[in-house]
Amino acid sequence: MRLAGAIFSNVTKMLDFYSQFNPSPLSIKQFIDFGLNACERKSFLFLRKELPVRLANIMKEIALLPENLLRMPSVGLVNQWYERSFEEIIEFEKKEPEPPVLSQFCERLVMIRNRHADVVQTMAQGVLELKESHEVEPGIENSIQYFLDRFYMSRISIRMLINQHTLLFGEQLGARQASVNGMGNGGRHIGSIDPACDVAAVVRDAYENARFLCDRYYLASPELELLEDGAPIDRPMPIVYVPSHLYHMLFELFKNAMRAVMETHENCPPPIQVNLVRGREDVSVKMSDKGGGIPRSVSDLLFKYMYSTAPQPSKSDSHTVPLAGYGYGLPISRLYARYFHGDLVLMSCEGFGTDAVIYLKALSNEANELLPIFNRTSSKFYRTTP
Ligand SMILES: O=C(O)CCCOc1c(F)cc(-c2c(C(=O)NCc3ccc(C(=O)O)cc3)noc2-c2cc(Cl)c(O)cc2O)cc1F
Repeated sequence: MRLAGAIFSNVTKMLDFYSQFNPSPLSIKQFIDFGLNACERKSFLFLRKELPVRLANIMKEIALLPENLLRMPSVGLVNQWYERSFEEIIEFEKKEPEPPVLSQFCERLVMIRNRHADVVQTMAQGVLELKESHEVEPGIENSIQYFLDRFYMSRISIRMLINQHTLLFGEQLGARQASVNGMGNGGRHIGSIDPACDVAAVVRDAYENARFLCDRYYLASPELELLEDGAPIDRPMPIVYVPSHLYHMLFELFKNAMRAVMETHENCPPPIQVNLVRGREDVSVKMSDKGGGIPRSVSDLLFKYMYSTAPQPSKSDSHTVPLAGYGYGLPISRLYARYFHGDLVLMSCEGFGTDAVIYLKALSNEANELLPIFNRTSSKFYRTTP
């Protein structure tokens, strides 16, 4: 057999092997407990199996995609990135967990993370190519929605594992001692997790950044009213969470709320209210605006990848780009909320305004990763969707 053929069949065999295993979900508590006395060797031994398992599971689903989506050039490109990254990680399968191999592994993870940086936009481009090819069969929208939710959730989980390992053991300036003696970031982050993440501070941060864009585009912006249990907040609200995930969700919701408010109020825009509530099970972050709201038929569409895939507004003059513009911001923000068993829900009252609620798990041992698992059921979904 020619070398290329041999390599191909070997990768296929390895894909079949690793896709037999189910991904192993970790809880935020497990990430924290491991990170408090982190051992690079144990992390390496776990990841050199778990990363190929998670990659293989989602690659099997990519292979099941409707033919005409799989044929799109951008989807082919993403597939190549996944195949390449899968091959690069299984090279470590038989290597001894000694220092030179450990640092090579870390470098390899950084390369893989960089290779996959534009996967979201590239897949969106693939959906656009499909829409423009006019080969969208009925029912394909459901398959695409089902697949992309699982595909982007898988990607969030793989990047979480890579970030934890490279932040705890990577060679970034000061990273090593930062994780050992708790220096950097006020001495408490465990990789990308902050055991005392102040929700109020992240809300203010996301608000200020969205407000900057709003002021630049509308020359005005709504005020923020930040409450806890309905009363003005006067203390932090610490939770164990990944600040960058929480920020991503809040920034997206603030952009949408500001756009609705500014589009319906020439002057004196009503404030956006954010109410934080810590229950026994849930921490709830409710963002309420008086931006006129949307009909139920439209609010469902906002989470649809096919609906929100449209040619990007010209980025020529950034001042002309609308505040929110057909990104995948909302569906991906909901995936970040669901990733650790939370949720993001929209409740709009057409003619008045919109409430958006981010639910987070109050207890870190209940904040388990929610991982897509490739199995007969999911594969059936692709064949029999009406
Ligand atoms: O950039 C992205 O990825 C997201 C792009 C998304 O862009 C949107 C956007 F920012 C805001 C709105 C919007 C409107 C609106 O626009 N109301 C006016 C209209 C009334 C009727 C109809 C209709 O019948 O079709 C349409 C709009 N009202 O409330 C919201 C609203 C939406 C969300 Cl998700 C939120 O968290 C807060 C909100 O206040 C709609 C968007 F679509």
